[in-house]
Amino acid sequence: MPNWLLPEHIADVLPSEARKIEELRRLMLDNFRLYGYELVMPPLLEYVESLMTGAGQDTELRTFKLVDQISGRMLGLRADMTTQVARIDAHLLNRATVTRLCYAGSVLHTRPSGLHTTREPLQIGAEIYGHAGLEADAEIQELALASLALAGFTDVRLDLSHVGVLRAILAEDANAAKDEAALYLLLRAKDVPGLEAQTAHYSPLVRSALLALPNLYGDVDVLKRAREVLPDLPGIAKALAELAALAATADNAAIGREVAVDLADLRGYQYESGAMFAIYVPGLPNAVLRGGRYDHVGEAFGRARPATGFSMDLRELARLLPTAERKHSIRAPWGNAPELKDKIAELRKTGEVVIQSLPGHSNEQDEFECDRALVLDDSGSNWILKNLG
Ligand SMILES: N[C@@H](Cc1c[nH]c[nH+]1)C(=O)O
Repeated sequence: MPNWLLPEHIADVLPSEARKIEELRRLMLDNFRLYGYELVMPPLLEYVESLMTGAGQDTELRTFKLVDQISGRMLGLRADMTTQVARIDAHLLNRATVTRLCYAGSVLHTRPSGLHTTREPLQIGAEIYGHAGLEADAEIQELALASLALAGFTDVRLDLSHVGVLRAILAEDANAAKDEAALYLLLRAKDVPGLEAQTAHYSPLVRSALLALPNLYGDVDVLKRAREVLPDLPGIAKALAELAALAATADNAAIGREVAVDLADLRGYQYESGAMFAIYVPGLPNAVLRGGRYDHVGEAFGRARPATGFSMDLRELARLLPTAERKHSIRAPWGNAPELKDKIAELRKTGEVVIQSLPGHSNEQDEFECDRALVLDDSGSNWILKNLG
């Protein structure tokens, strides 16, 4: 086996793709800043216990582990930056008021989440800490949609869900509560036969509610149907009311945005505590962006803070965008003459790409198309631009 082979689901990013990803990253971080989100950069590597704090079983399974040669302790490579940012809010910033934070960086997954998915997503996201009301969730959803729109994705579907529904159902039956992890998996796979088998010994009320969840998806009218078929529990009523309010805020038919509800969509890292959402774009079965409320993660770090946010993978997003057009650029000869150097510097200052041909080479570039050349005029003393036909 050649020793330069990369592991499965790990890849180099080549010039034009890398450029697309980087442009998206800048666009989005600049936009987050316009909403007042401050950039943080958590480390790639932490003690494994700290990475697992407040996170669910999914995170545990997804985290690569290695031994620290300095402390002898187990380290983990981050699989999700959200809990790291929650730690920063809870401990390092220690602010009593609202804090808005954003981030962008590579995360690593032990296994890919889909057939063609990378194990090294470039995660970008934004989080609000310190506000328990739905206004924060609405702002996060608006920012998520605006970020995708900026990247060129306007034809999107926003799916809403709420962990409060499942939690309220499970609280009615101790046996069901014990099986929470297994139920999560069955629900997110919409595995009805599996659910039927799993719920056979639960109380009839809990069993019928759990079996109803996989069918509760569709447009916003699902909320009405959910009120009819789910048990009349305060936790469920509260969750459905929150979803109705968020759906009303997000609904904007004028820009072609579709809002849907899927009460069994509980994918994620299992730290969510309230309303959750996922955004889908045409041509991709998996959500391109996920988010939601996770009020208990800060608590696990010793400081309870309401929290809500979203994140997405820039590599996946960039893959969906058309290849960027090649940038027009200028070819210049090699040389140290001050007039040539000055002319090149002057052009670069105006944003032009100027590529000096090294002696004996022609340029082969993926990203740049040299449509002009810097040449000496007839007098032999002035550098001028000549169009290349
Ligand atoms: N980090 C979560 C999404 C999220 C961000 N903030 C809250 N939830 C994910 O990747 O699924």
